[in-house]
Amino acid sequence: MKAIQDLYAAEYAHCFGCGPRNAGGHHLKSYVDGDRTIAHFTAEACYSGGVPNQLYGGMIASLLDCHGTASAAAFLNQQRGRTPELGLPRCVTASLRIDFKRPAPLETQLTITGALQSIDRRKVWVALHLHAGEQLCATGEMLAIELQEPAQS
Ligand SMILES: CCCCCCCCCCCC(=O)SCCNC(=O)CCNC(=O)[C@H](O)C(C)(C)COP(=O)(O)OP(=O)(O)OC[C@H]1O[C@@H](n2cnc3c(N)ncnc32)[C@H](O)[C@@H]1OP(=O)(O)O
Repeated sequence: MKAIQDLYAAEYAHCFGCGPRNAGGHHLKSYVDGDRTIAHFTAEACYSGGVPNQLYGGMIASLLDCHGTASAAAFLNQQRGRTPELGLPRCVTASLRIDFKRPAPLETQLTITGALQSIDRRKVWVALHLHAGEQLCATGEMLAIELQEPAQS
């Protein structure tokens, strides 16, 4: 199965967190998994938050950011009855609230999931969770907005 990010058009594929065309980026891959979305990521030791074996919060935000916008694009497509292979809406983060519940470990596989909360035209609200094994480390609430096509001149 292709990752949602692997279906982004070339001009939208350079995101630092998840763009397949960004050679120096993190290449997060998000997948549709039934009625939710899922991604896995293992952070290298250099992404320390300063406390031993504690992941930097900015990296957690990055993971939720990229997984959330990918999820929003997939959920919009599902609502419209389209398959991703026909193209994805272009969604960006308008707001992202994060609660850091427990330290997320380094060099350990993390699981990020997304669930649709609601859709109102271009606005998509996504609930996000980041786990290390059974441990819930962070939750997020995202409002993603579908970019409008540029006006034709
Ligand atoms: C192929 C896939 C590729 C996808 C490629 C994606 C790559 C991955 C991206 C990773 C995620 C990122 O880091 S993205 C980068 C970080 N995000 C950004 O830079 C976004 C910067 N902001 C913007 O560009 C803009 O504010 C937009 C596009 C989000 C919205 O601007 P707009 O298009 O002019 O729309 P606007 O009229 O302002 O707002 C539309 C509706 O949303 C509401 N709204 C707007 N912002 C907010 C907000 N913060 N909180 C609440 N509500 C808001 C408005 O009230 C309005 O509601 P109503 O009146 O309609 O009810």
